[in-house]
Amino acid sequence: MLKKISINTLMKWSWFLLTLLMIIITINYRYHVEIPTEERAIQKLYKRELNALYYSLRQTFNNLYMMNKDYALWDDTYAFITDQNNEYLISNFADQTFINLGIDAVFIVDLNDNILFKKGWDHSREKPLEFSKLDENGKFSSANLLNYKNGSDANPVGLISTEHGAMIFSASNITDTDAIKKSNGKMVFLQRFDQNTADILSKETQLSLTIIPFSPKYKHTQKINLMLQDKDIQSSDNWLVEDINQQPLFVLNVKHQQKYAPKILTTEIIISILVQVSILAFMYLLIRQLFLKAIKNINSEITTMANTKSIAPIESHTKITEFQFFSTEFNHLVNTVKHQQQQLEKLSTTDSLTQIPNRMAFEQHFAKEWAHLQRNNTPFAIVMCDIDYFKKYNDSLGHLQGDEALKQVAKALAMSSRRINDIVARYGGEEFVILFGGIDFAGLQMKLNEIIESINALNIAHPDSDVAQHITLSLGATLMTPPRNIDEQPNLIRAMSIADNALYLAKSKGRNRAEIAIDK
Ligand SMILES: Nc1nc2c(ncn2[C@@H]2O[C@H](COP(=O)(O)OP(=O)(O)OP(=O)(O)O)[C@@H](O)[C@H]2O)c(=O)[nH]1
Repeated sequence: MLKKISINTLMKWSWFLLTLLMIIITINYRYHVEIPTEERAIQKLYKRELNALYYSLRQTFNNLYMMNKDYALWDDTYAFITDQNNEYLISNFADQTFINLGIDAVFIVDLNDNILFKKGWDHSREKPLEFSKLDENGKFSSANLLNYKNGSDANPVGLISTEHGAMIFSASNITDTDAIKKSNGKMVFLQRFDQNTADILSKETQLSLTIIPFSPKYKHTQKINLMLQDKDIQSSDNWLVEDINQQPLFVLNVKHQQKYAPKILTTEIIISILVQVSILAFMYLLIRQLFLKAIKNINSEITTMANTKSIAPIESHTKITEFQFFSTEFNHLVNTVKHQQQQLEKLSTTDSLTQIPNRMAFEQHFAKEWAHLQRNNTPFAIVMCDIDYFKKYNDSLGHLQGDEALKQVAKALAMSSRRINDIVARYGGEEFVILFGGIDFAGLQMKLNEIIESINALNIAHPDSDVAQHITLSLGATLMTPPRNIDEQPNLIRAMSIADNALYLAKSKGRNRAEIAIDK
């Protein structure tokens, strides 16, 4: 069972849960949809960059290979192996040749691996460079490279380790220009592969490439394999580069320019969440303003009605149609109840036979008038009226005729009080009571005479009266002035009792007359 809960609390919870839900959905969408898409795009870009590196590297190797092959497939070179003509060397391997070709060393080797010519060039110092490690007493030390694939025609190209660092190595079979004759030696070109080479490759590929010397800690680094990328490529990767004999040479650090680490909370996501939270907050405030305020106002009006025990139409306005409908229907109900209340009040304070106020209405009126009379210290009179020998009238003419007579007398008495604060009421049976406010003794006498005359003037035949042949009235009045002490309560019983005594006196003096008793 739910505890009691206010709409406001319910709305606050709804707002909180909606906000939470919206944040969860946004972050989930980012995590499961956006980030994987971005990651796929960046992987594609990385792969493209690595492919570019592969082609640039191939191009670098290929350039050396092409130059090397060009020199190896040449009649002059072929002839040099047999005649070792010095002129061939002077004209083809001067210092300038190394500078022009961008190579660092040349070896010419015969079929027995004897070095017929070797020359290295230090480009930075601009002087010859020794390659003693490759020369083992006149024989090419890495002979296995020259007999690559068991002396086939293959021209090995790759990287080797030298005392001057890693170098690209290309060894081509020497033969005639038309490549018809059998090879009689090998032409070897070497070209440094150092940070400068990496920098040139960097420019071509947009990658940042750094050569790191090999050390045992890189033993388990992946071997460079730029074409087969099925693993996730990191924004910075280390590749182990091996020489042509599959010995570790150096580590190539490849950094992709676009560093990308997808974040869950980007500025856009934060802005989007803030916008959504603001929209929800706005909706909450709007509903609160329209809906909750309307409920609160109606609730407060109904509570006031319950506390004051009086119903009234709902006055607060609302823009919500259902509440408007509720207010309209409620107000209809209030009007009906009020009308019924008025009817009831009228019924309870009106004498059903004569349609003039009854005794209760007289007592309520007197209580209200008392304050007014007391405030102004105004004298007032209470007059008791009694139809003479009415029992006999009923007995001789019947009850219905008696009712008719009562109605006529009531009407005539009602005419006697013309002031708004005066009241004529049926006190019970054939007795009536009148309150005259602001009246003096002479005025009262005049009023009483007028009443007697007006009843006589009705000339309602009374066959059994001892006073006259028509209906007559006996009147007993008292003239009073309210006490000055405003705290003193009205004493209607006392006033009535004095008036009643006066009435008794009037009757005893022969009826159809009035007597006034002054309250001392
Ligand atoms: N027709 C009719 N008669 C009523 C009504 N109320 C009271 N009466 C009658 O009024 C009569 C009053 O009688 P009494 O109290 O003896 O007074 P009375 O006959 O007028 O005698 P006095 O007052 O001494 O002159 C009774 O017979 C009541 O039945 C009424 O509403 N209709």
